[in-house]
Amino acid sequence: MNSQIEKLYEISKKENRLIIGLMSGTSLDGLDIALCKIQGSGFDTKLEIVHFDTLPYQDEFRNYIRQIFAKTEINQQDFSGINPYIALVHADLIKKALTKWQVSSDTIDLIASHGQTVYHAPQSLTKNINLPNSTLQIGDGDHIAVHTGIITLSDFRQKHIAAGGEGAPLAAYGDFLLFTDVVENRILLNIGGISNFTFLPNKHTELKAFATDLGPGNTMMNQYMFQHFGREMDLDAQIAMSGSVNDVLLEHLLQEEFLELDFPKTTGPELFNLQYLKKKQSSSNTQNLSPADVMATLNMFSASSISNGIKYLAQGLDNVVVYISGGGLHNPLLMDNIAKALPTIKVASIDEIDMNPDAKEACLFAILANEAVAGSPNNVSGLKDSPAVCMGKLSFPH
Ligand SMILES: Nc1ncnc2c1ncn2[C@@H]1O[C@H](COP(=O)(O)OP(=O)(O)OP(=O)(O)O)[C@@H](O)[C@H]1O
Ligand SMILES: CC(=O)N[C@H]1[C@@H]2OC[C@@H](O2)[C@@H](O)[C@@H]1O[C@H](C)C(=O)O
Repeated sequence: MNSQIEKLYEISKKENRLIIGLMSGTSLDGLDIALCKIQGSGFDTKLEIVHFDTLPYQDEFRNYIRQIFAKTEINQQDFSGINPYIALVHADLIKKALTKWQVSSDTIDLIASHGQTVYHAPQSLTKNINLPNSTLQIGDGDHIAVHTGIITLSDFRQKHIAAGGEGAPLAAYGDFLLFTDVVENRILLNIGGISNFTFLPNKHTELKAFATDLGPGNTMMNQYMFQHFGREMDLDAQIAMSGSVNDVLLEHLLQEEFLELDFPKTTGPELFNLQYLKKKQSSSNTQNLSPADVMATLNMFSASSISNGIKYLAQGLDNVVVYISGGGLHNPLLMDNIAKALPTIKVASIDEIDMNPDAKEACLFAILANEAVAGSPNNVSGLKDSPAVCMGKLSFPH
């Protein structure tokens, strides 16, 4: 037997696995690296975060990604090179993290690499029925495996699409296994570039768990901050807090077909971007707003699209608690706007149920890898609108 297959077989039989989960999101701040100790599989899964860090990207990295991210026209030669380039940067960051934590790479069982999303194209967005749903994450898994010496699973989203999904959100799988509760009807809201939630009905109802995107999270605010202030984000909402919401622009921003579609649905910065803002400013005749007022309005736009989705889901349900993760949790105005729009629903950080809000997405990919080697599609057959599959492609170091 190939020794790598034998090693994988041994890993699949272990009581505990050490898995590095990686997430590189749309905000391009850095690579989230979660070293997880995972016991069991399915509903018996127990996850402990042994170490977590976000290691920052350099400007060169950000610039390469910006050349291609969510763009319909790109330079193919550069694109071809950026795929292994990302993987090499990620492998280097993993090695740096292991050195910092004083952990030997020999002790790590698997890497679960999300890669960098460069384009998300469900048919609902492209309106092209001749081409299937598609999504593209790059940062080649073979390069990561060879350069770290660790068996790597990557490119998780393709199986989801092959089996009938849109390739996102995948959070449902890990959320379902880790956080389903006996009494609470939980909404696990993640506010990254795009906002999405997983609905986890309590174990006694007939309802089924599912996940969906909601609309913009931080992405439009970040893009506007970069264009008008040369900054990566509106740190602590300082700019948005100095402006006022323009109700006419807000109303126009909220007029979008995607926001009216039934759950589940997925989207990306391919739709929610500065061109979208420009179009809405022009239709609402609000081109002359100050940048601070635009930021206040964008902040409220994200909060409204999130709270509208939650209100729609929560109607008629008791004991609903929203647990928030992702960078949006650190934006005080966004949190305030969401809480004010949901006066009758308990809203808390996911910290309250023992998960680090910044590490959650990276951990969820570690769970997917764990299921791929030691679980079964049956473990996730209770999810609504998500195919019961194990995901991730395998790369051996040699
Ligand atoms: N102190 C802060 N003040 C305001 N916004 C913040 C703060 N800290 C983080 N954010 C926002 O959170 C973003 C990072 O969030 P996160 O890391 O969850 O996104 P991501 O992983 O890139 O996105 P995605 O989930 O879409 O892949 C930042 O770009 C910023 O917009
Ligand atoms: C295509 C893609 O990368 N989608 C991301 C993005 O970031 C948030 C939202 O849009 C979500 O659909 C997804 O990520 C999370 C981890 C998911 O799949 O659940």
